[in-house]
Formats: sequence, C-alpha cells, structure tokens
Amino acid sequence: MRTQPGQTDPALIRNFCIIAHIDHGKSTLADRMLQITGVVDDRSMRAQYLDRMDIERERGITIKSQAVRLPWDGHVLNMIDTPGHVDFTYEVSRSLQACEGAILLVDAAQGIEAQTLANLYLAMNADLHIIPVLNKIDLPAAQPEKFAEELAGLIGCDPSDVLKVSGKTGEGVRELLDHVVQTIPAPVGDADAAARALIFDSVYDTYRGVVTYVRVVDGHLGKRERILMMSTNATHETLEIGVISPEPKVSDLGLGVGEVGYLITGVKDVRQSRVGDTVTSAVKGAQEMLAGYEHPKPMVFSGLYPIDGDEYPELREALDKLQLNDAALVYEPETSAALGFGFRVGFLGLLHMEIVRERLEREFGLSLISTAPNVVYRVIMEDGKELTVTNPSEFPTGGKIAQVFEPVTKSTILAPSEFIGAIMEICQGRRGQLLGMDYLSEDRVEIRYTLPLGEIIFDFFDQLKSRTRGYASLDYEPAGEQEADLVKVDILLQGEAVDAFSAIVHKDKAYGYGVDMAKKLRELIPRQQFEVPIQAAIGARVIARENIRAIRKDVLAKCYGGDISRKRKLLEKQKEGKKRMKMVGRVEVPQEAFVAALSTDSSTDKTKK
Ligand SMILES: Nc1nc2c(ncn2[C@@H]2O[C@H](COP(=O)(O)OP(=O)(O)OP(=O)(O)O)[C@@H](O)[C@H]2O)c(=O)[nH]1
Repeated sequence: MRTQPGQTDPALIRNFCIIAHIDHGKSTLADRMLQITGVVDDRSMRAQYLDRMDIERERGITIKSQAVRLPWDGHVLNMIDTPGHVDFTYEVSRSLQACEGAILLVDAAQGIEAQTLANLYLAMNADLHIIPVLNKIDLPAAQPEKFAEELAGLIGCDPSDVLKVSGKTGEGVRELLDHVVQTIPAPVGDADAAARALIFDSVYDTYRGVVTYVRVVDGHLGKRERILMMSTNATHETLEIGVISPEPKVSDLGLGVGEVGYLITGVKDVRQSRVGDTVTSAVKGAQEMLAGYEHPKPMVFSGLYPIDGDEYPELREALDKLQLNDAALVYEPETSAALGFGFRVGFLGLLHMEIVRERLEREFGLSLISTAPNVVYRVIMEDGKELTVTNPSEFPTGGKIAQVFEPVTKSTILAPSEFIGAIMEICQGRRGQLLGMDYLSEDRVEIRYTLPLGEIIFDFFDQLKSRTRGYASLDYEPAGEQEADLVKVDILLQGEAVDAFSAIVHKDKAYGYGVDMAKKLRELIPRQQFEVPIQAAIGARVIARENIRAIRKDVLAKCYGGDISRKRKLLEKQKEGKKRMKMVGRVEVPQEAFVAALSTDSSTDKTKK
C-alpha cells in the first residue's frame, strides 16, 4: 500500500464509535478522551464538549454524531460520538459504517437497557469489533461484577474481558484507549485506486456553505481537486479539506485511506451533498459507488405552519437548510383551509419532531404551529384503489373503504421483573400482542410486544416510565403493518369541518377524542355574535357536541359621548385584532386557539430522553 509522504499510514489509524443506551455516559467518556489525549487542554474543557448545539447542551442529549481525531501512542484515533435516543438510531447506523470498531458502553449501576441491545445488534450487523465496557464504576451503587457477567453473556466473551472505567474520574480510560489501539482493526483500502469516500454527515454553515464529513475508503482526496458526487453526478472543487481535532484543522495533505475528515466546496445548495453518497475524483474517478445507507423512512407526520402567513418562504428555506443537517427530515408543501400555507413534515419519532420544531424556531427565528402528529396509513378502497394517507384530512370519507392498515412495531421493554404486570397492562391497553419474554438475570426481564406505532407516539413512554418508577427502558423498530379498525374523527365548527383538527383514531377511542377536542375548543374560541355549535363526527354521524353561546358585542357601547374620533379609533383597533383571526366559515377563531388546541404538551415530556 502506498502512502503519500506525511500522510497517516492506514496501519496506524483506528476508527471507532461509542454506542450505549441514553445517559450511560458516552459524551462524558468522550470528554475524558479529549482531555487525556491532549486535544483539549484542561482550561478549555467544558462538559459535553462535542455536543455543539444549544439544544443538545440544555437537554443534555446528543442529537448529531460528532467525529473527532485523537492522537494516541503514535496512532490516530477517529472517535465518533453517537446519539442514544431511539429516534436517532439512523444517525448511529450511519456512524457505524465509518468505523471498524465500537465501544459498547454500559452504566455499571443500571446494566443492559433496551438501546444497549438495539445498538449492539446494529454494530454486529455492521461487522464491527466490539469492546464491552462498564462505565460509572465510581458510583457507590455500581455493581461491576454482576453486570460484567450480564454483558459477557450477551456478547459471548469472558466476564474478565469486560473493561471497567469511569468517564467522570478518568479511571481506566487510558487502558481503554490502549485497548482500542490493540484490538480494533486498522482500516483497509486501496491507496492506489481512484478515490472513494463515504459521506456520513453534512452540515450547513451560514458562512462557509455546506460542510461535508467523509470517511475515505480508497485513494486520496486533496485540496483544489475536482470531485464528483456519484449519486447526483454533480462536480465541485474542494476549497478546503481537513480534520476535526476537536476544532476544524486544515490538512494540506488532504485525506488518505481510512481517514475521517471534512471538505468544503463552497456549495450553498444543500441538496448537492447527500449523506450516504460516494465522493470520487471528477477526473478518472471510481466506477462503483460504496454501499450507501438506506434512506430512513419517516414514521410520524405533522403539519407545520408559520403563525405569520408571510413567513412561508422563510419556513421553506429553513427546512431546506435543516434537511442537510438532518437527512431523516422530509417535507412537502400543503395547504390547510384553517392554517393557510405550510408543510407536511415527516419525522422519525416524537422527539425528532420536537427537536426539528425547536431548531426551526431558534435557529431561524420562526414562530410555528404544528398539527397533531400521526403515523402513515394505507387505505384500500372497495374498488381496489390504494391510498397512502399521511394527513388525516386526506382520509377518504364515505362507506367505500375496504381495509385500513396501520404501521406496527416490534417493541422491546427491559425492566425489573416486579413490573411485569404493570407493563403488560399498559401494552394490552394499547392493542399490544405479547411476542415473548426472557430473563436477562434473575430480576431483570426483556418483554417483547407487537404494538401499533400510532399507540406509541402519544404518551406511551411517559406512562411506561411512571408505572415502573422510571426503571423501564423501551426500544422499537418498524415491523410491517396490520389491519385495524380505524376511523377519521372530524371536528366541525358551525357545520364546517376544520381540517387541522381531524384525526385518525381507533374506533374504541374515537368518542374520547371527539369529546375532549370539543370541550377544549369551547373554552378556547371566544363567543361570537351568533351561536356556534362544535361537533365531533365520524362521517355524517355526530359523536359529541358543545355549544358556544352568542353574545352581542357592542364595542361602541362604552362611547356614550358623541366623540366620532374615539369611535373610529375603537373600530380600527377592532379591525387590527381581526387580522390575527382565522375565519372558519363565519366563525372567527383566534390564532392562539389553534396553537393551544393543537399543542402536544400532554403527549410529550420536554425533559424526556
Ligand atoms: N458518577 C458518574 N457519572 C457519570 C459518569 N459518566 C457519565 N456520568 C453522568 O451520567 C449522565 C449522562 O452522561 P452523558 O455523558 O451525557 O450520557 P450520554 O450517554 O452521552 O447521553 P446521550 O448523549 O443523551 O445519549 C451525566 O449526568 C453524567 O454526569 C461516570 O463515570 N460516573
């Protein structure tokens, strides 16, 4: 293998990631590695160094993967920190493909959790060398011996092979780094072949345009080189190429086999640098692409509308930019009679939805309304026609529906065995079907259920946590679809359906949804000059009804004098207020009523991880 002078010999490179259940301490361990390898000095060190986004730091969670280059014992280690939440599994699987090894980190006071298993399976599928590690051994509640045995049983190694560290105190971290060098295989690639690099992440930077993160598999990528993005056939020139350690550092020698780094081409169009694509040289480039990633399928949809209708173009631009940063985000324009112009946006899960919305509001200064989330349904009509419904208002009405299919998941719940009864009760109440149960040790069980995704995306996790005193952990993966007895519930104001409030729910829950929504709206919509009936209906059948009584609001009553200018002022003020109202038929609905009625506060917990 030929290496260019000064460039890192692939035999000295180790690419690895840290995978774990949420909160088992990945970011903290990454911090210690930054410090121990000397890339961040003690003075500049801050907790969760690699969590760069404000949201990540505030919530204490990792959303984006991060790659950083660490020098250790004559070697170059590329460490990729990954997120732990189930919604971001996609980020994890992308990072795994840029590595040869993975540190499987387990909290020594908690043991194996649902995402420990899910991430381990991902890493095994990607053929990575796995290093089992117990973290937080400084905790008084740590039981390293017990959990080393559990972990060894899972991976099929000896309990003495499980390393023990504390990301907090740094104990055992040097030994772990040595172990990475000794056991994780060096990357293998052909230095003489045409360049091939895998894009595993890309970010839009306001000043520099698109920053693309790559892992070079074969050949070499240099500065001022014309490169080709193989899936889009777009060519660009590399303006800058470098590594992250832990801030971007220009590398004049470019990147060779096995190296992980970034490149900047000055491109502003975010769609030209697609995650999973292969970068090659524009002159005598490679013929064959690297195996990319399966595009993640959105599981949950919601409508996003600017509160101020004039901000629609800004919202479009913001989504365009965010999509580069977040390959899992999909959207298309939609119009709502009640909310105006907006987008139907697909997400991987509820936390993903919250994060996207929060980033749009914070990073782009937008104010948004989002409609209640729903999953994707497949509807088969009696005449054999098939529809994919991502928006309840598109759900066909009338009696012509033959079958409705909803997505289901294979859900895995890990908890102490004393909670088996409570967990089963919750799952049964949500149309779950028990698949199986295994004991991981004498007091911990793994329970597997088939559960409709639509039942999980609302407060399922919160309920699970509260009924198990926080001890249960959940992971789910898509598992096809099942036929279900689902109906669309419409909400009508004065006989007119308000599209933004329609929902697809199981027949048994339709009544509850209708009654709740009608009550909520009665409180939120101010009285009008005529009576306004609020109805919840399935097709033509009304299942709940509330009334907003009429008032005759005489704004001029206060102006008993004959002062015409005062009267005019009052009328003008009233006109101003009207601008912030949406008309549904003859009914004026204040913007805030939509916001409040559609708020999902009760279904998602802001601090949930
Ligand atoms: N006592 C002790 N606490 C630790 C240790 N490592 C991490 N913690 C604490 O555990 C919590 C979670 O740590 P993080 O490093 O944020 O966990 P994470 O796995 O990166 O979490 P996500 O990014 O959300 O997936 C924090 O409160 C840390 O201070 C350790 O070795 N000992």
